[in-house]
Parts: sequence; structure tokens; C-alpha cells
Amino acid sequence: MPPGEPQPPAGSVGNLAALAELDEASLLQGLRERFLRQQVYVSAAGGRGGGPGRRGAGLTALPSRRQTDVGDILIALNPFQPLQLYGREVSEQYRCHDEGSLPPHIFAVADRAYHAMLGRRGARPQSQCIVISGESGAGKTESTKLLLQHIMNLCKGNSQLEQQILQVNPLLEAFGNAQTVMNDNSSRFGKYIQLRFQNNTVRGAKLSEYLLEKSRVVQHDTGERNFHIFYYMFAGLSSEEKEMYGLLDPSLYRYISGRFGTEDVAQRWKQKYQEVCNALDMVGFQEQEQVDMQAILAGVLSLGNVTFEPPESNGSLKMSEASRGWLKAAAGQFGVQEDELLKCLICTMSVTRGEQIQRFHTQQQAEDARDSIAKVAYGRVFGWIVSKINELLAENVDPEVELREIGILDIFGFENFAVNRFEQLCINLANEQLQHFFNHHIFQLEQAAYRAEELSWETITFNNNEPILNLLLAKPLGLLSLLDEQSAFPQATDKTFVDKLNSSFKGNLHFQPARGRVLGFSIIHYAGKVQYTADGFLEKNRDTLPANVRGLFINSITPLLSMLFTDSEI
Ligand SMILES: Nc1ncnc2c1ncn2[C@@H]1O[C@H](COP(=O)(O)OP(=O)(O)OP(=O)(O)O)[C@@H](O)[C@H]1O
Repeated sequence: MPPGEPQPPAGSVGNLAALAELDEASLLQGLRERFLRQQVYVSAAGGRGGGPGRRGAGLTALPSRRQTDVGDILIALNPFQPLQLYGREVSEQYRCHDEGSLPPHIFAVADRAYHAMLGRRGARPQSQCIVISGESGAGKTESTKLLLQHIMNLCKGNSQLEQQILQVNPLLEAFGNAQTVMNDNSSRFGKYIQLRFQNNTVRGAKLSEYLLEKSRVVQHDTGERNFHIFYYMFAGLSSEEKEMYGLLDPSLYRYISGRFGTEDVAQRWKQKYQEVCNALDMVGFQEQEQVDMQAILAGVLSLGNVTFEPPESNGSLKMSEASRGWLKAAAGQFGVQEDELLKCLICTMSVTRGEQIQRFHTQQQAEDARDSIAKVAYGRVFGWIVSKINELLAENVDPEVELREIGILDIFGFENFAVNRFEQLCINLANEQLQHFFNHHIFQLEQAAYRAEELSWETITFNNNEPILNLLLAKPLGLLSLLDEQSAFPQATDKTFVDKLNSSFKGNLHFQPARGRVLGFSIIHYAGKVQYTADGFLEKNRDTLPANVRGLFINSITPLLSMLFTDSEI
């Protein structure tokens, strides 16, 4: 803004780079004023914009270059209410619009990526990637859906494929999302969607999933829930179907304990269950596969109710009558022998010098084995759903025409809860890497471009998070390497792991030992300090299946379960 010209009020500026004063206070004021007027999108020109505002997602279209009036970054503030911003007519307005001619919008990001991929307006056609980041509940998943919606509107090619791409979402959300304290529909996995094009027609898509939070199957904190699908099943299955899957009253199951909500909630879940069934049909799951899948999920719930009591004189753990009943139900749904399943839980068999040795588990080991089986079974079902979706969306290409793609990355945002575990460390590590990428793209590459164009600018300083990445990733002395090293020692415990960290990272500015007797540590991340509890780190990192489980499931008479364990490495 040239000096002397009247300065626009902060809230009237749709592109933050046009602000006269670009400091944190005016930036926040601008965002707040626009938000109050329900203008939830603000753009930020390449080198001068910032990260996401509170409860807002940041979206970047790459590798398109900075424009004069519209930046690479769109800041999206979550309105938490339906706004009339996403109808077909709005999508039409943004179709092929002149950049900067319309207010910032998520559709403008999709439009720019699509046209840059095609190489319109004289530019070289180039694959594009849209990175979405923001804390949990910021609106990343909703933004992903809106991006897909607009891109599908733009290409209008193979309409069946386009519809399929849009319809896989209810399926992914049912199996991969859950209610958390931050978000009623929180994605508990990360995803990268690659839309594949030939010219302006979408030819296929590929979905990659990362870090499904499998531990949620067996444990969730107060005020949270397990994955949606368990609740949808109880609301949507008929009484006969529940009987077939051996399902009783939902309040009886340990893994989904907690509030069951009102009649309205049950109605909504029932409707969601129907959507899931429709999506399963559309993706092409056979009826038997759908039955098997639900049997596995019901088996997981029954297995979760099997508990043990301290051992009898022969060293074998005791079980109540009720637990025997649950074990029988779980074995029935998994299609395996009850005593074989029990063996996997209560003992480990090994062969030494031709002699078979049976070692009984402690109560804790048996319950850990139970939870490991539940987690691995659920994880495999989820992975299988994603692979079936990929088969459905696999590209049908013309070999003569070059394939280009638009990728959309939607991973969980930075997490800092009351209790932070191994899963939060993995999520926050992914966010550190994303932040590093942002720093590189927004600061270093922008300044290189200014230099190349011989523009004058003041060197921009930023917090480089490389030391934190080193603390976590360095080999052989980073935190993850030390965790792997400890996981390989049978005698190591979470305590020996923490001792190792405390001695290795003494004096490191980004590491703090826990105070007093707490078994944990803190990391000073780019987004602030997070206290981690080390409980369960080794067990989760090992992620091993109890001995003989693979063999047990391969021999299951439930074809799907057998198939899920036949081709696996573990
Ligand atoms: N553009 C929008 N318009 C209206 N409501 C929205 C919008 N974006 C998000 N929301 C609301 O916010 C909620 C949380 O959004 P979303 O699930 O996309 O967050 P997220 O960033 O993906 O969170 P997580 O990391 O936990 O998965 C949505 O369920 C919806 O109620």
C-alpha cells in the first residue's frame, strides 16, 4: 500500500498481503472482523501470510507461483454453522474466474489448482498439490470435501466415477472418524487423495491412509467415543441381524462404554448406518463380505469383554462364567475354535530343541493380548476398505495421453490433550514435518524468487523447527531411534526408555524431563510444549501380534478374516 494513501480497515481486506500494517494484532483483528461478518475466507500472499488462525484451516495450492493479488495460502475460519457459500451457483461463479475478481474462497483454491494442472493461461501444465493444515476441529475434512466437490463440478467427465469419488467419504468417516473432545467427527487417520486426470477428465483416484488411531478400538478418554461404525451398527441393524452377530445391549460392551445419547442421536446414527450400507454397495463390496466385516466388528466388541482373574495353582489364568460367554461369542463371530482363541490370550507356545514349551501369561499380558487382537483385526478391516476403494477408483487411462494429478493432503492437526500418548507424538511429528515444509515453501523459496526477480525485500526471519525434527528423527540418537532400540530389548520397559531419553537429551532446548515420579517427558514443539505420558510407548511401537494369532485367523472359517491375515507380513 503506497504511503499517504488512505488505509482500508483491517477487516475489509480479503488478501492479508494488502494490509498496511502486517503484524499479528492487525492480522487477528482483520480475521475477527471478517469472521463476524461471516466472511470466513481470507487469502494470504505467498511470502507474507501466516499459518492457520484459531480453529481455522490453512490451505496451500502448490506449486503455482505467487500472484499479485491472490496468494498461495487461503485461511479458512470454521463458521460452525451452515453458510450459503457452497451451492452450485457459487461453484459456477468460481469456475474459470479471473484470479482476484471474486472474494477468497475454498472453490477459488480448487479452481486455481485445476487450471494450473491443465496449464491454462499460457502456463506449463503441471500436477498440483493442496495441503490442508490446522488443529483438530479446524475444518480440514470439510474443506477437503468442498475442494473435491468443486473439482468434480469443473471436470464433468466420467460422471459415474466422479460420483463414486464423492461417495466414498461416508465410508471412510464411519470407520476412521470418532467423536473427540475437540470435534464430534474427528478424523482419526490421515489421508492423501490423488485425483488423476487426462486433459480435463478425471480418470481415477488413489487414496492413501496414514496412522489410523487403532488404540481407540480398545480405549478412549472420557467424553470421547470409539469409531462411529460401532454405534451406527447398534442403531441400524435389525433385531434379527443383531442376534446373528451375537450383539446384546450396547451398554454391556467395555470398548464402547459411555453415553449412548438421545433418541435423536440414535436416529442420526441409523441414517448414517444406511449411508454406510449404500456406500458399501456402491464401492462393490459383496453381500458376504459385508456380513463378514460386521461379524469381525461384533467379534471385536465381544472379545473386549473377556477379562481374567489371577492364576490357578497350575499357572493358568482364571475366567468368570461371563467372560467364558464373551469368549465363545467372539470365537463364533471370528469363525475360530474357542479354545484356540483362549490359548492365544493366556499363553505363548514356543519350540526349543524340538520340545514344545508353554509359558502362561500374567493377567496383564493376557489382557494386552486381547487388546492387540482387537486392534489388529480392526486395522486390517480399515486397510482392506481403503484398498477396495482404490480398486474401484483405479484409473482407466488412455496410454497415449499424459496423466496429471491434483493431490489433497488432509492429515490430523497438531494435538495437545490433557493426556498425550504415543499416537499424539506421531501426529505431532507429522505436523512438525508439515511445518518444516511450509517454512521452506513460504519463506525460503519465496525469498529465492524475490532474489531471482531482483526485488528488494527485508530478510524475513522465522522459527526454523529443524532442531525439533532432529531431536525426533536423528539416527542413531533421535527419540524414535532410541524407541526402536529399546523396543528390540525384551527386558526394556517404558521406564528404561524414559531414562534413556533423559540421559541422551540432557540440555536439549526442545526436551524436558518429567517432574517428580511421572513416567513421561515434554517436547517443546513449534506449536508449543506438549507433555507426553510414556505409558505404553514400547508396546505400541512394537505393535506385535500375540504368537499364533496369525495362524488362528488364517484358518478362520470366516473367509474375509482368513484373507486379511493370509497376505500379511506380520
Ligand atoms: N465450511 C464449514 N461450514 C460449516 N461448518 C463447518 C465448516 N467447516 C467445518 N465445519 C464444522 O466443524 C466441524 C469440524 O470440522 P472438520 O471435521 O472438517 O475438522 P477437522 O479439521 O477435519 O478436524 P480433525 O482434525 O479432528 O479431523 C464439522 O463437523 C462442521 O460441523
